[in-house]
Amino acid sequence: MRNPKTFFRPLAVGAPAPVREVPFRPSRMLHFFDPSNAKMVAKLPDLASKVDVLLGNLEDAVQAVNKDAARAGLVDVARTVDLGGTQLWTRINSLDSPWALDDLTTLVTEIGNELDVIMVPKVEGPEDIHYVDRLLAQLEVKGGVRKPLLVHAILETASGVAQVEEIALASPRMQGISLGPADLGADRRMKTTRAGGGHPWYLVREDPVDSDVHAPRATYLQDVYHYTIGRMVDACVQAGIYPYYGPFGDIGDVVACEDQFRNAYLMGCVGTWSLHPVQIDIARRVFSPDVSEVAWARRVVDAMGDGTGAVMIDGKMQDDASVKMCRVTLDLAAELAERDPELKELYGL
Ligand SMILES: CC(C)(COP(=O)(O)OP(=O)(O)OC[C@H]1O[C@@H](n2cnc3c(N)ncnc32)[C@H](O)[C@@H]1OP(=O)(O)O)[C@@H](O)C(=O)NCCC(=O)NCCSC(=O)C[C@](C)(O)C(=O)O
Ligand SMILES: [Mg+2]
Repeated sequence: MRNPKTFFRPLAVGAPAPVREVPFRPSRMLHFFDPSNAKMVAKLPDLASKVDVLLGNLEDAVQAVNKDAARAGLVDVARTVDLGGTQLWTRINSLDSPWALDDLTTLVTEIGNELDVIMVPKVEGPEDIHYVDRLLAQLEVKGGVRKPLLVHAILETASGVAQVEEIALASPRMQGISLGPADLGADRRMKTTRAGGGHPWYLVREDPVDSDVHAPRATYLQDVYHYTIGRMVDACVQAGIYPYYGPFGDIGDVVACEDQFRNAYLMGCVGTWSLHPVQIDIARRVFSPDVSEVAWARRVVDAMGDGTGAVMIDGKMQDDASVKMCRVTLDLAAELAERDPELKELYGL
């Protein structure tokens, strides 16, 4: 564990000073694209105006023969495509792969000033973040990078989940953590073949009437990743960084995708991944506070004056804690309205 007294010291002479607070920037959807796929790249100028983050994916879903092309393609995108104010992130290959070192070396030295966040997959523990942390500092010096690159971990190993709190606190570069349900499922030997979402067999059943266990009975679906998401949210919040859902692989099931995203939003996640253009609007809708919630939150805050005491509004008790909850919604609405003029108008800001 790093000494708290030197935690914010750059890890290489001449590297930019690490941030003391990770700024909140709207990142409702991290939109994945394969930089070696010309069709996807051609859509980026248009997508840039619709998403908060474009993420050039170099890892899984990019064929092994295309790894070099994807890396070179991302350099090209960063240099030539006008993304406006949209953030550019990348997901590098896993640290045990033959490509990770070249990914980091090339990206940081060539486009380190254009990249915002580097997502590291299959993080096993804080030691993986420490390795990336030092290497990034060295590469930032070499590449003349002016602002420190931030790091985002994917929670997709049992070891990573068991050490999620240490991962979240491993470096001032830590920006956030996403759930990686497919690799996590495989690593844990869970018996599901779905990339994210629920499972129809993971359920509880109501008690039988008159001991007739074979009569039809209501069943209630549970979420196989609920525990992991809850733990990830707490780990992130205690570290001052941001939790995200992850992929929803059933692209055609836009309804279940919306449910899954909303559960994550309600549990505290600030965004999710979009793997296909059809998921972009779902993420925007879900991770932007509902207009009626914003109006209600404003009513409560207005009625509570200095924020202390208790009042009754529409039969519901409000006190100091409810004001805090309402402020979470109002603060998020204000932060998103800065980026999204449509929301600004809807929220009346
Ligand atoms: C699923 C796929 C193959 C369907 O791709 P498709 O071409 O078959 O679909 P389509 O419906 O026919 O596509 C319609 C149009 O949209 C385009 N398109 C389609 N997707 C995108 C995109 N993302 N960005 C920009 N454009 C896109 C596509 O090129 C096409 O363009 P066209 O109309 O001109 O022909 C495709 O959407 C895709 O490759 N998406 C990204 C997949 C990906 O990145 N997966 C990795 C993240 S999940 C993960 O890694 C797991 C995790 C966390 O690690 C763990 O749980 O362990
Ligand atoms: Mg994975």
